[in-house]
Amino acid sequence: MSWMSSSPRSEGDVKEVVSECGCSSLRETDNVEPDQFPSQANPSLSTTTAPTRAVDEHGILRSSLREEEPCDDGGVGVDLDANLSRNWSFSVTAGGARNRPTGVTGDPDVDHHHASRNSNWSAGVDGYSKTNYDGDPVDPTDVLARKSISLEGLWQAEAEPPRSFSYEEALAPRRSSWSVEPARRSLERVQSSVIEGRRWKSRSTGFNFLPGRSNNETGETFAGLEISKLTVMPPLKETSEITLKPLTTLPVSIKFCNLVYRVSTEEQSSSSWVDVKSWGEKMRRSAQEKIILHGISGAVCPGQMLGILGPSGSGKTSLVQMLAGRIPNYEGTITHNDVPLSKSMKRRTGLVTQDDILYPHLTVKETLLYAALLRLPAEFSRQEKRRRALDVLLELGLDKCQDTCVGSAYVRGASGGERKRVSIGCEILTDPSLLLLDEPTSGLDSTTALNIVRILRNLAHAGKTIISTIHQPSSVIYHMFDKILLLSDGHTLFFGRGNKALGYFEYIGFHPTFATNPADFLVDLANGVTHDLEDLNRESSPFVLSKPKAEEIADERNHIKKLLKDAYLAHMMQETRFDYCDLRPNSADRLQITHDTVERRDWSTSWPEQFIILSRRAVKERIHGHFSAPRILETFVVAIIASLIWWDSSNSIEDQAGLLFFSTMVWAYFPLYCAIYTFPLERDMVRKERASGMYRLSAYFCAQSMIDLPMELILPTFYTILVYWMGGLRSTAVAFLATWAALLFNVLAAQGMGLAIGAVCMNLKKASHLASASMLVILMTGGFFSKNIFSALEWLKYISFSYHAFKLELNAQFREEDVYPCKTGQCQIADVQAISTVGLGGTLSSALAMLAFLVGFRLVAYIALRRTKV
Ligand SMILES: Nc1ncnc2c1ncn2[C@@H]1O[C@H](COP(=O)(O)OP(=O)(O)OP(=O)(O)O)[C@@H](O)[C@H]1O
Repeated sequence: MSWMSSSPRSEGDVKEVVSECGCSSLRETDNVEPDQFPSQANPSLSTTTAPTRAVDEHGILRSSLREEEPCDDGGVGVDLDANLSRNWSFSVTAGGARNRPTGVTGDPDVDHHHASRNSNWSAGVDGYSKTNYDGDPVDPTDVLARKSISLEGLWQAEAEPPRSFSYEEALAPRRSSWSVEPARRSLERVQSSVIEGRRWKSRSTGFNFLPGRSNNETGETFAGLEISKLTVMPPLKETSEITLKPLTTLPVSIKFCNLVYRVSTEEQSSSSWVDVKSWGEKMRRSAQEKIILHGISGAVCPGQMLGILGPSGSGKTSLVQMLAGRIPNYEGTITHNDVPLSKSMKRRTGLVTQDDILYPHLTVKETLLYAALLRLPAEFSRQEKRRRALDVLLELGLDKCQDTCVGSAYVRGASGGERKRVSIGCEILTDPSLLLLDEPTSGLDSTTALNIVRILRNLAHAGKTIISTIHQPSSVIYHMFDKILLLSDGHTLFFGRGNKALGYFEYIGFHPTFATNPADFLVDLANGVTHDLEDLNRESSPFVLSKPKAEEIADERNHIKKLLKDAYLAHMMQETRFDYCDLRPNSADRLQITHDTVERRDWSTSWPEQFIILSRRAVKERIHGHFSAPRILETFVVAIIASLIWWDSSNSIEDQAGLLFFSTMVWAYFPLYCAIYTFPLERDMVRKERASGMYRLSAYFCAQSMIDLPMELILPTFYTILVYWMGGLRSTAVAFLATWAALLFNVLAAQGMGLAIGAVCMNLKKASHLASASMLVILMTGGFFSKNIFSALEWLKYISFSYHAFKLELNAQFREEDVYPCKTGQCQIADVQAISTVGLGGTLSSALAMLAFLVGFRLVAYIALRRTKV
């Protein structure tokens, strides 16, 4: 048998529909008659015709249609379509028991052990690929010696100089990538091999990890024969060709079983540690819980694309968030490669959310660039990261708007479609093993939508696992998905291959009476609406008097939905559960350890790098807020009015003290109110980025705090210069500098307090209430207004940063022994009421207190951020 050939599978039964992932051997126990479900009610929409192959003008073999499940029938074939060849990917697909190489016969499981003892990777390849790409026989020893397989043909076909493509070259860091897809029958065992392989890869020793590596713990060995698909990516070319080069990928199979998601209908969206709920309230709320997802099961394998369809509110977003590990409280199991979601796997998961979470003031290009700098692995040089960002930019057609601000609902910038593409770009930059997208094509025109799904399809071909919710896909897009999950009110109505869906619904009695987009038909069904031209005509006819009432329509729709749910339970549910809910705890434990110890890659970039990149990004993003026209105007107006009111107050000690206290208050109020927004507004962004392991929280926090410092100090400096001289304060450089320094300390302390309040509350409304209350306390205890504070509350002034700032400013202006002319002759300045409350002297202790405030508030903010798990 030629390794290029493959026979399409006979069209399936229910079990095929639900178990095509290669995660079980259900088909062998299959009792359902084949052809029970026709592939499509409407043949014109079918894609199940046999694939035809042709050699194009470049001599490249192309499949006109993707082979239907090449790994499923044990056949060996090339799954190479135009996009793949454009991306220079090459895949050898093998697997199953039927086409075992000569010398390895009998029970497949016995074969594995046999092969593991006696063969290696090249023998495995030899067994499957007896001819190379040009159809010439491959000498097994040649394969073994050169560690190359049949890639020369491809390179020649692409008009590159003939050359041998070695595995070492494929594995060379930064230049190329590879992926291995485990065979159907031993997913978990081969997964171990793949993980081992990563260790070997770092030593650039090639693919030795694949065959015959023994597991030290169990003594079990893994056979090269178990590999069902090998994808080798050539080195990145230096041309400007717009192609996304997939990076190193760990193939990820995701299984989800009986997922149930309950929410309390009164649950608040914000979570912070100041939310204290009484037990009684909690109990009341639990009585009002709502079930969003009712036992959803399924699985998706590497190389596959699952489309989640359903009407609005059917639970698509909830499911995607859950699969991405963003919803912690659910019932059921989700496993990635048969182990629960680990930290390292989370980093390999990309999530494109429905709402674009981006920094509005960064340009499109900057957004992608910073994401590339933070997310791409350390093996990439800065230049390569930049290039990758530009590749993505071009691939997504964002070059025209690359210098436009991303924008938001409040900031004018890129269009909604462009923003969505930027969100997708940020995720596909790193080539995640598992990519989840929530309505990536919503708001896009059909061509752009198709383009995006094509990109996703290419990523799937390169070994990624793609799961996407999708709204109103065209029939072309619909057929680009390998599997479809149809949801209705949180229930599954269908799970399986898209081209089997119409057949399935026809089998249970629902079929379109006219040619229609299958996606529309499915979503209508999920809404309880059946397609019947006669009904449609009757409903819209003005001559029909007895139209059904709204309640009758609703009842009918609910009835249809119930029928569909029951049909799913009767025909599909059992198989799905059997297939995807098989969690083997022992192996899972073992692999969990492997994931967390061997495979963990902590951070793509070092802490200092993260700090620098985040600082730069923060400057670009926040400079607009700090130096916005209203803020500058506000400062200018306050400074001018204050200068005029306290114009040349050198004759009045009380006035001078008043001016100083007023300045302290102004520069506590402004920074405090600006800072309370920092963390609540960025919470979603930070949560998203941290979930994908972009940076440490400490690096983010330090960058935010450090960047704010100089920016927060410019406007107060401007204010001090204006007010100090116009107000007639002490005209020496030392006094000016000391007053200025005290005011800056005050600003930084107030800013720290604002950050802490924002981080503790994580809710703008609560934060602004708390900030107002705090400001009032600071005002009262600042020492200017009341001389005799109630003794039990006297300590309050010591924890008021304004008290210390005011004291420092007074000390900059006056000395304890200073006197001024009064009615009785010479009076002590320290006895003036506005000064005596605070007193002169104690400069050092006040300076230290300010320093403690400055650091302490930031520490509180950091701890609060950690506690709220942003
Ligand atoms: N935290 C929550 N509290 C209350 N109801 C919720 C919560 N989360 C989701 N829901 C409800 O669950 C249902 C499913 O929501 P979900 O966002 O998953 O739907 P969807 O299919 O993605 O909808 P759309 O296509 O409109 O985005 C909706 O009715 C929604 O109101």
